[in-house]
Amino acid sequence: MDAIDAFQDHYPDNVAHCYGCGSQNPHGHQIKTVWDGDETVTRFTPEPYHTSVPGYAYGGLIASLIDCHSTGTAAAAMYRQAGRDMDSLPAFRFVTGSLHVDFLKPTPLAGELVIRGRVKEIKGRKVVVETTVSAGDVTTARGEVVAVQMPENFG
Ligand SMILES: CCCCCCCCCCCCCC(=O)SCCNC(=O)CCNC(=O)[C@H](O)C(C)(C)COP(=O)(O)OP(=O)(O)OC[C@H]1O[C@@H](n2cnc3c(N)ncnc32)[C@H](O)[C@@H]1OP(=O)(O)O
Repeated sequence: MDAIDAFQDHYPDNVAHCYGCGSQNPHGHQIKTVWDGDETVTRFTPEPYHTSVPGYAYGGLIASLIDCHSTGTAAAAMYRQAGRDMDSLPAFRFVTGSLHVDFLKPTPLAGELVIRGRVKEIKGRKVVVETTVSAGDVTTARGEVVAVQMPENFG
């Protein structure tokens, strides 16, 4: 695949170890998210070991894709609203305050999933993101994430 300039490529190395989105985690999903107009999109192809019921994807995988797609979307939306480049300082880094997932249909383990996000609200340090997961033309899951700007004293 050609190199893409994904949101996650702008996370500094010291916060790039997240299992879902960190480029520095060799065991993780290493998702890559980009703008598509006012929406954001991540493309991810599950592996056979992501199985729940044979032939279908594990719900925890779906939830983690929605989670990290949405926190990345939150960060990118804040930079876009401020008219700032994603490498500029001070950094907007988001963690998950709340993750809600509705599993609408079984998600097949056969090919690429398309994860799409839309910003529902930006208020102060909080961004609410609605995200869907689709296999072909079937939407198999829908999520809502409340992403909150990471406090200085996180932990
Ligand atoms: C993995 C970590 C590395 C980080 C790297 C970063 C870059 C990579 C990204 C990787 C990330 C990958 C993803 C991961 O895996 S991130 C890992 C999983 N998440 C966490 O560990 C987060 C743990 N929680 C906290 O640190 C705090 O509770 C946070 C920071 C979330 C909020 O505590 P804080 O004291 O700072 O916030 P506030 O009270 O001033 O509230 C502010 C606003 O937010 C609203 N709100 C708050 N909580 C909730 C909730 N549960 N539901 C609904 N809304 C909530 C609140 O109502 C208010 O809105 P409003 O009332 O004004 O409208």
